[in-house]
Amino acid sequence: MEPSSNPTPPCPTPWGRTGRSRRGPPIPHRRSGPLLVSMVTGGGRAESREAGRSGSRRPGEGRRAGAEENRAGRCPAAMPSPRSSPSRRAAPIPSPSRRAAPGPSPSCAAVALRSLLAADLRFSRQLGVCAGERSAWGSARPLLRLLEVSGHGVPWLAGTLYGLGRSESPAGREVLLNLLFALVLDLVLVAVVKGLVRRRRPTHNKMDMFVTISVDKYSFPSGHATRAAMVCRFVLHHLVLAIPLRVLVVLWAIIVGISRVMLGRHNVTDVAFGFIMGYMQYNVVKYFWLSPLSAPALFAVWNQ
Ligand SMILES: CC(C)=CCC/C(C)=C/COP(=O)(O)O
Repeated sequence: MEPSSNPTPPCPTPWGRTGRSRRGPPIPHRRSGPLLVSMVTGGGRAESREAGRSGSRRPGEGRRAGAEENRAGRCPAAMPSPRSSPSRRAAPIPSPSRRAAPGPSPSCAAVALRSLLAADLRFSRQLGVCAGERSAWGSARPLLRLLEVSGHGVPWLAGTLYGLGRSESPAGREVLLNLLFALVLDLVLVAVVKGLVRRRRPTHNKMDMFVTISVDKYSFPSGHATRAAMVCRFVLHHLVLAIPLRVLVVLWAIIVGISRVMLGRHNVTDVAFGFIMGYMQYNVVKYFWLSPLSAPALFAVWNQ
């Protein structure tokens, strides 16, 4: 706990304000854990700031936002040096009614993360040009929705199961069985992370997605991005393809990711993290590769 009389000056906030709340008593707040989670989930300052900018801030929110900035703004990097300006040195010790609310002050990393997320929300909104039929690029929406289906779990699972049923070569069956494992693993891991982080989808998203499960109301990470990255690596490793086709596979994965933001389904960070997560998921698949040697029982059943 930080002593409440500590006159540590505020760290400049990402919005160029010092964030010291001038009016009103400090407002009790959650501790830094939930505060960080609310930053990641988009439910904190970044969104209240957007609300303020669009003129929808409710009475009292300004003061609340100021208090939040106050908490977020202080960090050791902003400690006054002995050569600080006289006006800083002469700063009065806050009276009890103007003291900051007690509690741990977020680190500079938290302030940096918060400003990254604020920029993410702003940038993602700008890129959401196909979020609705009446958006700037609304006429391209049907095409992007087609791309959405191409990276969806249902066609990939259905296609893999169909291939497994039809495959007659043991090598083909092995690859397809591992692809099935990879797709299921991806669904489980994405559901776990979405359920833990619970970041809401962008407010401009129209929830008209093809087949979703309950956690798909959350946006972090993008399941399409994880799947696209993982499938891309899988295909490049296990299918013998001509160079133009390999390039096409990589382009498909990248475009699926970008289309998530353009459709307004995701913020940029959801997709960026999704790509990283999908890329790493392939390492897990490689590590636990199912083969007649590592999983003889499974293959014995299959070969009967
Ligand atoms: C129901 C099945 C089998 C998969 C759900 C696939 C899905 C809807 C993922 C969500 O993707 P984003 O997180 O990119 O929106």
